[in-house]
Amino acid sequence: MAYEKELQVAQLAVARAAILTKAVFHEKAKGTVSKDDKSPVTIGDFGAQALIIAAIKHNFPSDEVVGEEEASSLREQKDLSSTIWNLVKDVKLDDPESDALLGGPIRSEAEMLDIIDMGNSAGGNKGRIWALDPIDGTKGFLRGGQYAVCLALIVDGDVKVGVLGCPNLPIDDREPLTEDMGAAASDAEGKGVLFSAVLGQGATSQPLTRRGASTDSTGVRPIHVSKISDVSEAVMCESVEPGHSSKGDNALIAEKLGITRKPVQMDSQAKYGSVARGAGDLYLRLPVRKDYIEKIWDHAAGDLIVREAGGQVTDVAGNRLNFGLGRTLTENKGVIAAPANVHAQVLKAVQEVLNSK
Ligand SMILES: Nc1ncnc2c1ncn2[C@@H]1O[C@H](COP(=O)(O)OS(=O)(=O)O)[C@@H](OP(=O)(O)O)[C@H]1O
Ligand SMILES: [Mg+2]
Repeated sequence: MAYEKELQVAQLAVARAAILTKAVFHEKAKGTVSKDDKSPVTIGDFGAQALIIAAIKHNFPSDEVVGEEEASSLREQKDLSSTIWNLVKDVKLDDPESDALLGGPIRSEAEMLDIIDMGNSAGGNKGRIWALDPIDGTKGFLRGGQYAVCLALIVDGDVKVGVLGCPNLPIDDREPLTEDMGAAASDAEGKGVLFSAVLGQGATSQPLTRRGASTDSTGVRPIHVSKISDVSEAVMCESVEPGHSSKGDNALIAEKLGITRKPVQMDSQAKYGSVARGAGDLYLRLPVRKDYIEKIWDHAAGDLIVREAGGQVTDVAGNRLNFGLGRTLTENKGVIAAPANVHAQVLKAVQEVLNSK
């Protein structure tokens, strides 16, 4: 099957990076990482980016990476850099065979910094380019709520493989979303899901942990968007941060569509995963600031996973997201993800609300 190895590498790399992010969160909880509230994000972001790029470059040396982070600031903060290195050097998957597939450990702190800087591709519509968000939903991560480790392979401008590791979402696809989904999630059993898709091959979910190249594939389930026919019954997912997506517009659109349920707020591409598995029905992200341009790493994996699960993803003009224009989605404003059968109806309501402003 096409992109089999890419999918396997992406899944294992995301799973390994998610282990690091969880370790950082637990260190933070113990107070050993830093008293500075922001540093757990920095540590997790840089560490996860290093681990994932190392795995990509080991398996596909000539591929490029568009990564959210670059290491120049880190090179000047020796203490932070060595804290990250101390975590990164010890992170392993349960299964040695899978670790070996990812290329074994990074050899030194200096090499780690160089690897982080390999995420500097300009993007574009030629060749093989991975889009990486090591910790998407940084605010959710800090809170112990929803965040995602996101990786997608874009070939000649088209997303071919997408993987989302969501450590704080329930494993069970049928578990309904709750209003406090975005608040601190317990780290209890039953949490941590990996969403994956390959273009033309459908979308799946599986537990994020206890998996490896040598284990069988039990736990891998095909996922589908909800079978909603009456859009007034929809559960809408939206950002937590009011600055990232317009809550006021969402409320007006919901009213127009007759939706009475309160929206579920959660950070990160966990929203795309939730729509893809039918736990939520719609994801609306309407621009707050006209000048904000969305980043490809915030959408590439989620876009493919929702589409392969039977959904449609467009901007507010009804156009597909264009991942072939560089590091940002320069031609798109806003995002509407919905089951294919109701997408046009939702888009119409979105446009009516935006045009009436
Ligand atoms: N002004 C504005 N408008 C839209 N989007 C923005 C804006 N500013 C930032 N970002 C990006 O939003 C990413 C997080 O989006 P979420 O939907 O997860 O956010 S949240 O629930 O609103 O926090 C977030 O990703 P992370 O930085 O990885 O968390 C940013 O890339
Ligand atoms: Mg992000």
